[in-house]
Amino acid sequence: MGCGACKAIETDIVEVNFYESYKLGKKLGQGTFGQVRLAKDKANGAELAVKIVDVRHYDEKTGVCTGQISRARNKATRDEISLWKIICSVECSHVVQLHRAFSDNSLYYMVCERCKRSMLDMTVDGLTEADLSNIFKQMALGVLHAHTAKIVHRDIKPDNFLWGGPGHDVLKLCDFGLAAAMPVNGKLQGVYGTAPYMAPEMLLSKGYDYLVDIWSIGAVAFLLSYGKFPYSPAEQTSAAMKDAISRDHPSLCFPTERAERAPCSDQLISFIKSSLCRDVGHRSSAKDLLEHTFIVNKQEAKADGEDGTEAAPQEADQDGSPARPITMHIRSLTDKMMSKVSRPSPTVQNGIDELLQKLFEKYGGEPAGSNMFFSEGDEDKAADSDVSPTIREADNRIKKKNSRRNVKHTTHSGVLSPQAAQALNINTASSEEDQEGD
Ligand SMILES: Nc1ncnc2c1ncn2[C@@H]1O[C@H](COP(=O)(O)OP(=O)(O)OP(=O)(O)O)[C@@H](O)[C@H]1O
Repeated sequence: MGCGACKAIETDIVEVNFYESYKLGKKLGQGTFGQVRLAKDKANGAELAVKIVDVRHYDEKTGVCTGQISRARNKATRDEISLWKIICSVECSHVVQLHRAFSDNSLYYMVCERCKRSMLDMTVDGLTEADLSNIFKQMALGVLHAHTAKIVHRDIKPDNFLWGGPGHDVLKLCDFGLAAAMPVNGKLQGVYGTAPYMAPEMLLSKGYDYLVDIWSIGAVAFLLSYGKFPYSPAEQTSAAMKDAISRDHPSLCFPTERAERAPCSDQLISFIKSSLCRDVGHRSSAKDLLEHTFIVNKQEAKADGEDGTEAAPQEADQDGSPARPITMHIRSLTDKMMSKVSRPSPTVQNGIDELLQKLFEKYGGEPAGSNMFFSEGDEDKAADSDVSPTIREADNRIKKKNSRRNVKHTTHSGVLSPQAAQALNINTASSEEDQEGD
């Protein structure tokens, strides 16, 4: 099963086979039940990305694909597409644009705008407050766009913002897999997302709305500013984190110094406090965040060529060792908090690769054994010669890091090779409950 021609999942999106219109390229990233690959539009050569989600059921114990369709994942994927489509019905440069979607019963294909790096890969050490203000502004713009479409994202975290656009300097919101439409009456229920960024009202089963996304923006702002999560329970597990957020224990406090020992302005502290506000009635909206003095003043100062902020000093630690690069520290914190079920499973990835190869041979018009995955090759190098030294520096860092991690096909972080996943003893079983994404 699973080798039928791709049908349009929404009649107004597309009517033809995915392989008729696109050529599949190298892997850019992977998720729990899917992967993201380069895709080339055969009509005009445009380079895009395609998010492929496997909706087949994998046996929990053996990890073997049973060939059945997981009804829960099938529904969740259809919901993701329809909400993403609603969000993209009005264009916004701070949201990854969905172009078309296909389904062949086993796999869904979401053809979208291609981005370059994830947020943390581009976030270099020694950020000034103007840099932080720029990042938070772009995050708030993406989230405001979703909220204007009456959709709550529910999984705001650094991994779900990608740098894209012609200069790779526009931050774009992606992954609407846990998003929900806000009901006309009443509140949303249920626990979704990733523990360190979850809002207290969600965990306390009080019913919640758009403001859970604002809390999560605050948690990201806290992480980038201070180099730690707002709540840091002794045990760094998802359960301990949820417990600390629910009980406000150990309670939330706002340091006056940023990570790397740079001073933290009152405006920055006020910005973080206005989003990480436990009292929902006093928490800012996305629009309020965009009007906050930390966003407005820092951006105005930057436009005037006097961003008024200092680069964070690279001081030595008390024992004389060099300060630990803050982004490396943040990445290791976020990796630790990734629960086992949300890590990419090698079994699922192999299952998808095998099926893609079969489909390529059947519909791509190529003989068996041909290499289906094109890569950017020199095209990308040429494009990269236009980018700034900071971006090139970030790329080199990512390549180095990936070669250490044995990641062959990506310049994005948060991606584990099958070998790395096995080394970490990752559960390859999959279950219907995986939909929570926590
Ligand atoms: N449009 C894109 N352009 C380039 N790379 C992308 C794009 N979208 C996603 N990626 C890469 O693929 C990875 C997985 O994407 P995404 O988070 O959407 O998948 P997912 O299956 O929903 O993941 P998860 O199961 O972890 O939620 C991202 O972390 C990113 O590195």
